[in-house]
Amino acid sequence: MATIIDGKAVAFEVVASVAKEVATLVEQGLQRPGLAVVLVGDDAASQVYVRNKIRTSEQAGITSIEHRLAADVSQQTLLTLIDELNASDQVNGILVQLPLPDGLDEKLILERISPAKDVDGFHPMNVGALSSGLPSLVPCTPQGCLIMLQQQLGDLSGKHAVVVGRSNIVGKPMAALLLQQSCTVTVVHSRTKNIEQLCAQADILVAAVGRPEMVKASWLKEGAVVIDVGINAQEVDGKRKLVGDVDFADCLAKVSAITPVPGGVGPMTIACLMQNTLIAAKRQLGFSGN
Ligand SMILES: Nc1nc2c(c(=O)[nH]1)N[C@@H](CN(C=O)c1ccc(C(=O)N[C@@H](CCC(=O)O)C(=O)O)cc1)CN2
Repeated sequence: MATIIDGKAVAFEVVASVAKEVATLVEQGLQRPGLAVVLVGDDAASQVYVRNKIRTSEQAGITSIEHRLAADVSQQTLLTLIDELNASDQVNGILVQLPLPDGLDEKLILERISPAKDVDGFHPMNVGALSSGLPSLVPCTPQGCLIMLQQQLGDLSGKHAVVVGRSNIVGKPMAALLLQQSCTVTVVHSRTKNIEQLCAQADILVAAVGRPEMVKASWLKEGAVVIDVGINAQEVDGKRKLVGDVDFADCLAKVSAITPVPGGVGPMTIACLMQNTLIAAKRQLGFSGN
């Protein structure tokens, strides 16, 4: 019988452990960690994610500072806000919710965030540090996937992991993290010729392509552990339904463990944002290590 990995429950544990450490910092008279959340425009899904980030910050004891800007805000106004947040003693972590509206240069904006406060781990300095195995702030979604994989499998060394997708936010950092854990890593993408045969070699399969139910049972090795990062909204009988990049019903009988959508990777993304905010705050306070 396959295990359905309960991302909500794991996320709850992660947030509880962050909350405990934050409480200890505050008891010691140190400043409560602060997270600045910047939302530009009115994308409906982004509004939900930002609301959840602010609610989870409260649960973790982290002060959140929300900045909502109109979709037609100028690039300069947004860059000036980031400069102010970089300079603020009250702010330990900064995130700019993606995607940004058309007309804003995402690369330029993400590069303006101080690497020390880049709790999304998207700044090139953090990307470089991760791929070199140096201390860094690690992107939240792949970090969440790694925590669930380690809980499920323990030591990942020697496992063959196939990452489906090569985005900067998930695919590439996921591959770097798995390599750090001594996995044999294959990254497949839209131009890969024999995706199904490569996936069939995977002990671990992480799907992050944004294509509804693309991965089928016939692609999988018996007993694989499958992490589904996809969140694709569909309309079924007039109701909004979320499906992943993995055909969950088809794959369930073949896998040893699998994450559901919703309730798998999504909650872990937000929990790891709390973890990163705590790590950033502690480093700014002069603590060494994590
Ligand atoms: N600055 C960032 N922007 C974006 C990131 C990111 O990590 N940093 N990731 C995604 C969106 N995202 C977080 O921002 C995110 C997506 C989904 C979930 C989640 O909990 N999903 C639920 C379902 C929620 C629903 O009903 O829609 C689930 O899977 O159970 C959390 C965070 C892109 N942008």
